[in-house]
Amino acid sequence: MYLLHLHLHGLFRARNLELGRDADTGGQTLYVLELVKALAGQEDVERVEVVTRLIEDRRVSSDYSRREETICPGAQIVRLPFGPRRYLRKELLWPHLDELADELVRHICRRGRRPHWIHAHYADAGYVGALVSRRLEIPLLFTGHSLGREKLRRLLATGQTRAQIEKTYAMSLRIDAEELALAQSCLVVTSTRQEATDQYARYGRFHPELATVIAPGVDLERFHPARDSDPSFPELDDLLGQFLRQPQRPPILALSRADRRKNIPALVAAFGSSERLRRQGNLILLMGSRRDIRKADREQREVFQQVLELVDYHNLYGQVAYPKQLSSDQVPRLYRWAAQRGGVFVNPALTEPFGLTLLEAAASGLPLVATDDGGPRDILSRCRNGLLADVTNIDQLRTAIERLLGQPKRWQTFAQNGLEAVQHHYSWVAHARRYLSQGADLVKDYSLPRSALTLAKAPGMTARLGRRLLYCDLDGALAEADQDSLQALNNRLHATRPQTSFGVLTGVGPQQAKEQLAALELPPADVWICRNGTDVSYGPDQDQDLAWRDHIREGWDRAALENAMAEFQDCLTLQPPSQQGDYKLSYWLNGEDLSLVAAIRQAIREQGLRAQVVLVDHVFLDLLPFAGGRPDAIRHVALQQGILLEHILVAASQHGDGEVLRGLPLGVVLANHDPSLDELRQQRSVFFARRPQAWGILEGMDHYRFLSR
Ligand SMILES: O=c1ccn([C@@H]2O[C@H](COP(=O)(O)OP(=O)(O)O[C@H]3O[C@H](CO)[C@@H](O)[C@H](O)[C@H]3O)[C@@H](O)[C@H]2O)c(=O)[nH]1
Ligand SMILES: O=P(O)(O)OC[C@H]1O[C@](O)(CO)[C@@H](O)[C@@H]1O
Repeated sequence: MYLLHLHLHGLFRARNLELGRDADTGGQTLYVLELVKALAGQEDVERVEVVTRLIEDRRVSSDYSRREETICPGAQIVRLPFGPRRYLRKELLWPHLDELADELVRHICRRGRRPHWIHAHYADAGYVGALVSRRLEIPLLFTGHSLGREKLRRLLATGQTRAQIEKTYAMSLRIDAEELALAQSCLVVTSTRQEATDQYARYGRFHPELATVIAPGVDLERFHPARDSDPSFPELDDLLGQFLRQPQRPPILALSRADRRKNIPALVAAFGSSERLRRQGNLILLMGSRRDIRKADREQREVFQQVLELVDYHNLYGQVAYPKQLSSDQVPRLYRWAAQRGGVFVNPALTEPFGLTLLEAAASGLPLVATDDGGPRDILSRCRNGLLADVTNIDQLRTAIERLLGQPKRWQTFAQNGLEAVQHHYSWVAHARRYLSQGADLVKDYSLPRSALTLAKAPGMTARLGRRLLYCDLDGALAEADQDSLQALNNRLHATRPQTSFGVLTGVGPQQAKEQLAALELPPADVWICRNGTDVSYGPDQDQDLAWRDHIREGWDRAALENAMAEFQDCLTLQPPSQQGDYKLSYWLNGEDLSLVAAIRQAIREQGLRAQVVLVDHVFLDLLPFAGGRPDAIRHVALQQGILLEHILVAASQHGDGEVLRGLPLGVVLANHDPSLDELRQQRSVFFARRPQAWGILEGMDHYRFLSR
């Protein structure tokens, strides 16, 4: 089997992960690396790839700029470039993900074979995985690791406003991406039942029957109790001794990224307000690795500031340690150091989707107190190695820790339970076996892809297009164009036929498009992408692309969609039959209202209907198949005809055309464009022409030296 995993953010390499270095390099990074190593060790897996982002940035190791890196025999990291090369935090990757989807299709085509499935990890990979899955007809697996709706819920509960959360975390983009990934996935892999029943259940596109619970593992070679009777930890004694007056006291240990969701200040407040804990123990906080707090991300700075303020307020000096960093080798030793001193591990997160650190503590013989929100509920019910607490209640958190510290019998029982549980329930090899058997069933059921992946013509394909392709929309680019510009455009195209082909992108049907083009005295198009992407045909006879029709029809239920739209009849007017299509249900919006569009999307999601909602020119509202939009149609034609996306130039001017300007194709925005397109000025491969309509197209062709590509 050939498996492809998508893990896009943070710093990912084969060895010596920099866990905790920033908010994006943590549990998911470790989970993906351990999963892929375990899969590569399975006999029927010949190749596993982890596709991640190519980073060239002096601020991080050059390891992340290597295009390929072997993890172990059969497992490889493939780094693809998308967006700028410098290291970006995950919230800034959204504008560049369409480019990655195009690069990934190219990577798979170069390999010449589809992976058995793509497994996307987190919302960003879920977005890319969904696009590539439907474009190449490859099954998609999805694991959210941390879900936007959960994070939104808990951050709102702490009093943050939706606007603040949106600004910091691009939360609506993330949640839309998670819904898209869930709509496209045929299997959702979660770590606990609680995730499926409570966390994913908040998503309209989630179907519980598509979820499978496969507990992650923990590397028992790295995480284990102290092996000799009285091990010494000189390096930790030195490191922590500089903070602690009595380093032998039982430590209360927290270990997480310095992220608001991890709620570390609450633990400091609980410790500081407990006369008993302050008398008996020390507080040890490992909050990622840092060099200079002043240069850390804003969120990390806020966390550190709150911690330091609380340490000072409670005057915890001499009994709290917050080392700047620990190497990946020292982390397992820190758990053992804490266990040897009869300590307690605490996970105070506002919500913890799963919690790999709980397994690490259990494997080290360290009892724990964990948040009762999220995966820890399932973990503790299995491991029986600690206590749950409502971490939004400082007294409850404090009491739970007090009940564990200084209770040697209970401590010993929990330590022993944890050690036994991880041996039996949390192994990556067991995970890999169960994962493959679930996946194999899925692939067996998956209807084998119809469109040929190779770049040869699909069956029934008669057209043969040139090596470069210009797409114009009829309305914005040509309809009002003056005769000279149309003549000039026509001459330019004519002079470079047949290498240059001409395509039409329009919302109307093929017949109407043909008439409009003839009225402009332009030659028939070589390719017609009509009805907003749901109808593709070729040449003057408009030979329909039947492979495209077959590709988009899956799951389309026009009647059910019309019923669902009935509740919006006061604000929608059905367009006339001439504007409708087999796979296009079109309305006029009575007055642009984006909250209405969001409500329509929500209604379609809640009724489990498989359609995308596209608003063009502020009033034309189209319901289309998921796979049927213009971006996918453009890529379908390119793939079938063997045209590089960089040899495609798309002219755009209307509201709603942003979707055809994303990714690798070249874009030219005409001077007569809708103001909504101004937000694309920073986007790569989008050129803003100074002249309108056909003159602007000619400008775009010159700007890109299009005819010499
Ligand atoms: O300074 C640090 C901080 C963390 N870690 C390691 O980073 C990982 C953190 O994993 P986890 O505790 O699971 O938290 P997250 O980083 O938030 O991971 C996300 O993804 C994980 C895998 O799906 C889930 O278990 C979590 O709930 C989810 O929040 C663990 O191996 C830690 O040992 C370090 O090595 N050093
Ligand atoms: O807190 P958030 O925004 O949900 O992100 C969780 C982060 O933790 C990680 O585990 C770090 O690897 C990733 O899942 C993600 O970058």
